[in-house]
Amino acid sequence: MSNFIGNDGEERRENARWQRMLQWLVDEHGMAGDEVNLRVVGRRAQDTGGRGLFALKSCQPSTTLFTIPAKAMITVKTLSTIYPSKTLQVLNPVQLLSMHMFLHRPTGDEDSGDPVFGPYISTLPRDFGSHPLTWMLASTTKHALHEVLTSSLPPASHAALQTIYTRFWEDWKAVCEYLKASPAVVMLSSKHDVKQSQFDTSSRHLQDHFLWAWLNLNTRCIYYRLNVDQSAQENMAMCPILDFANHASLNSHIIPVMPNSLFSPVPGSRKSGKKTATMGGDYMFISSGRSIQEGDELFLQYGAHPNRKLFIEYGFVNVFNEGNCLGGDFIGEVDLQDILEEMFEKRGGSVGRWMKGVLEEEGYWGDWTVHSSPTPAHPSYRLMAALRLYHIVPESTHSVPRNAEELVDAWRRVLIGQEERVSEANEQAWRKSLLRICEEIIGRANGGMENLEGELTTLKTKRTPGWLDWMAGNIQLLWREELEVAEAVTISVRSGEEF
Ligand SMILES: C[S@@+](CC[C@H](N)C(=O)[O-])C[C@H]1O[C@@H](n2cnc3c(N)ncnc32)[C@H](O)[C@@H]1O
Repeated sequence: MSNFIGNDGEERRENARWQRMLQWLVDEHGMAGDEVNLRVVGRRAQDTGGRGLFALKSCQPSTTLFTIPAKAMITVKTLSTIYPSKTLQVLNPVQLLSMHMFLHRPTGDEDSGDPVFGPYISTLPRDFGSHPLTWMLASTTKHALHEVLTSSLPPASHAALQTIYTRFWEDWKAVCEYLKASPAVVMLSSKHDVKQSQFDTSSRHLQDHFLWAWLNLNTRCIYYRLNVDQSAQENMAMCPILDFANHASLNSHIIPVMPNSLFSPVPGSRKSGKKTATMGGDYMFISSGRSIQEGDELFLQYGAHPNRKLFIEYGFVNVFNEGNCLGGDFIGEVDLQDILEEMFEKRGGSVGRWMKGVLEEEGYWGDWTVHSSPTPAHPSYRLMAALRLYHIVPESTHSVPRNAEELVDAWRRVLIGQEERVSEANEQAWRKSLLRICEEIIGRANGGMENLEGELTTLKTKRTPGWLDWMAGNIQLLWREELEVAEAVTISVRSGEEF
């Protein structure tokens, strides 16, 4: 979904859908919708993405903003009353929730025909044309614009896009197979075209419906505890009203209050004292520790995600002004997976493989980053560990040394804090490597920004979507972040900072 502001007619339709959803929440689910219990409104946001959530009245810190009844949320629990129990064994929670929205995607400007969640599903964004995953799927059909955009991404963002593309396909295949084998479930769909389908995964039309559903889930679901196991996959909900809240990186105005987690005894196990948890329940959202003024946009912090994750998963980035990353005022991060992998690959065969094996064994393979903040700009501990190992033998060494175990032990002693460094020479060598890596990042970031600018000039001779400038600006910012973080780390290394 883009933050390209739609026309007045669109805005009127969106407001009407919001009103119908409120009516449904109050009439069918008993939500308290008076001005004391519902203190927010969803409407167009000028500065952030599409629509946002705004305060209807000023309020004190820690005021209840709204409470969503448990049965008004789309969850594994509420869907379990609609689908055969077998469904929950075949599909994982992401697949199940996406499938439900897929079966009831609104057609054009119409409302969703879902008899259970229709008024809520009708408020979901209709268009995800600006989302990178849409570009990735479309670029397989050689759409010039989409190809240009996906190939203009910094390597780590491109790799992250590949990963969500794979996730999407796995989920799509699972849902397609399940529906092919479950005609009775297909008949629950409120969509004529879906009911007539053969469920071929390569159908562009069906893929488009599923992409819409999957992206809605991916960009809008919230953690909601349904399982005693805090990390269980089913702990998620599509939650009306809350899902209008846009992200802010520093302050969350909205605090989710986990529903009652009452622990009750497992039947027949009183003596053993074994307990089970009754999870779920109405979901309350309160304001944070500062007061809110009427008309303020209320933000939610989606998580402390780096920009590449926000971009690939949610389709936007945290904006910063030129120089903010360099100066440490913005928390910038660069992922160096591709550069480091290449470095280890280029070490003569057996040495590279040996080092990779050691890093994997010790849990230090991958997730190598540099950061602009907190200052001084610095490499992550994992990156320092990998670079120290890289330089445990001179770069000219092409075979695994006889005293390999001894060398790795010296490296391990640094890892566990027994020693500060492997050796002075090792310390000098990895710092020098880091400077070389930063130089490479700076070079390719400058190239990436220039290249995108050139491509856009060519593209703009054709008809382009309204979100293009905004998303191109976001990609430029991803590159600028890489550039400034690398510059800042270079300054730190040159000035002899200890990390
Ligand atoms: C949970 S929804 C928020 C409501 C959404 N803006 C809407 O119109 O329905 C998440 C989506 O909103 C947009 N978004 C959220 N926070 C944003 C921000 N700070 N800047 C730009 N877009 C944002 C992104 O498109 C994201 O995928």
